[in-house]
Amino acid sequence: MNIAVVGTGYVGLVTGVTLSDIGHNVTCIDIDKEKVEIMKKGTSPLYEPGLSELMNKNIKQSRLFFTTNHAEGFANAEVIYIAVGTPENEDGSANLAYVEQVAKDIAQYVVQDLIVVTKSTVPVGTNHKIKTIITENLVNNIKFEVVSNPEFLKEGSAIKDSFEGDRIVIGADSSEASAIIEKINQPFGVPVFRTDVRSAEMIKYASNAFLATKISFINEISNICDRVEANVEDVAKGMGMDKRIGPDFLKAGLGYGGSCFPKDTKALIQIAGNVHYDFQLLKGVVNVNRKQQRMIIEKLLERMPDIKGKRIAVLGLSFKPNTDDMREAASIVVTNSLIDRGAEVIAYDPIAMNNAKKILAPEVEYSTSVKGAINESDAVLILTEWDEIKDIDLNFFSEMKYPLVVDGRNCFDLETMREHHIEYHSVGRPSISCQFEKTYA
Ligand SMILES: NC(=O)c1ccc[n+]([C@@H]2O[C@H](COP(=O)([O-])OP(=O)(O)OC[C@H]3O[C@@H](n4cnc5c(N)ncnc54)[C@H](O)[C@@H]3O)[C@@H](O)[C@H]2O)c1
Ligand SMILES: O=c1ccn([C@@H]2O[C@H](COP(=O)(O)OP(=O)(O)O[C@H]3O[C@H](CO)[C@@H](O)[C@H](O)[C@H]3O)[C@@H](O)[C@H]2O)c(=O)[nH]1
Repeated sequence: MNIAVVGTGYVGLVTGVTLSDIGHNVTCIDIDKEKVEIMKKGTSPLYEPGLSELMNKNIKQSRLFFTTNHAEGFANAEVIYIAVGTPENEDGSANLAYVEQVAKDIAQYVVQDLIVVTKSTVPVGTNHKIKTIITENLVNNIKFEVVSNPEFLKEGSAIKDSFEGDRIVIGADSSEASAIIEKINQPFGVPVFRTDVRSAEMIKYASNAFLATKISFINEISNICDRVEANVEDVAKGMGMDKRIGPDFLKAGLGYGGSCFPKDTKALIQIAGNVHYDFQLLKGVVNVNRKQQRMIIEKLLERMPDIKGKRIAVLGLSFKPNTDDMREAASIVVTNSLIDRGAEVIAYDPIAMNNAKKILAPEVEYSTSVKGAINESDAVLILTEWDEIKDIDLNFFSEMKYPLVVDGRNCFDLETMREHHIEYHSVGRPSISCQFEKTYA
């Protein structure tokens, strides 16, 4: 099939690269000239394990192309995927400006019958709106169908998720269009679930909201564990052994960040509100998450009530490991709060520091190594569970004047920290107290 993919963020680029890898001819279109130039050379503009290799392979085999020109990209397209952003409006609703612009671009430039597939996460009813926009603006006399095909990939494991996903959801009003999209995806070997357009749109929001609910739930349990001296990791393990609950997404920590859960939970609250339904449970999930990101500061202040002038090392800045994405990362809230309280912040991340520099407060200093960040710091905060941080030489902590580590991601074994004489506070697990009996005030 000849396919065009509009938008080359995570979703568009991974969609384009993987569709070309299973044998389709794919042209990826983006309005960002600089990005397109980089991609033409086979370089991924985002950090994603395995993506550059797969890009290069398919560029070399002349199955994958990049352009800024919609007319050129659409010239032979039998299917066009929409994969542009749907960011958050100020009121939490999804901003559909980019999607609507692509619908207008399609109406203007398509020259043959085709299927339009929406990969972007869009509120229920948007695909019908896309159909209306294209119909009202069509320049050439062609026939088209619109199909919803929400994306479920996770950043950091996007390629694996494409080839080993749990399901591909295809929502269509036309069974013919649905069958064509199923056939396109067949080589992935992932189970396909076919439904109507509105249900497919809802499946995406409901899935993200449910996963976010699991995370906020276990975070609430972890806060209770802290107070009753239970261990949330064992609690999650014991819960997850029940097949009805399942072990995934029960990792307590600093709450969820990233480009999807924060905006999609708020958008679903808006979608419900638009039909006069008060989604109380999801509002609770969002509020719990907001509080959870600040929990690490509270734990630090319990041991070090005055952090003014103190040097605090912050390890891990991206919203989760294996990505350089800083969108809605806990590090934004945490470093701002440290700086507001007059602390000096020395930060380290294996991959995300360039992106962090564009987003975090200018007062944040950066170290080129974990050791450099810890060196001479008064306390260490851990915000992202990168392997490099989990594998740290614990003597780096022991060598601090008073080794105080507050870990928002439970990176270390309690017994090992005790053996190394490190004062260690983590999430929903008993604290390892300080051998020096020191108060840091
Ligand atoms: N990031 C994820 O992990 C993920 C996973 C599943 C679903 N989603 C959803 O997929 C959508 C895309 O997310 P993302 O993070 O990949 O997006 P992004 O915002 O990172 O990138 C969007 C890209 O689209 C380009 N663009 C905007 N308007 C354009 C136009 N008219 N023509 C061509 N290009 C245009 C931008 O230049 C940008 O490169 C969102 O709706 C998101 O909610 C994202
Ligand atoms: O048990 C867990 C699992 C995740 N998280 C946090 O939740 C956030 C999101 O993590 P993850 O879901 O792995 O990353 P995303 O790349 O944002 O992927 C989510 O959002 C995408 C965009 O919609 C969906 O496609 C994916 O299915 C969905 O998992 C991160 O801050 C994680 O630290 C936890 O705190 N505990």
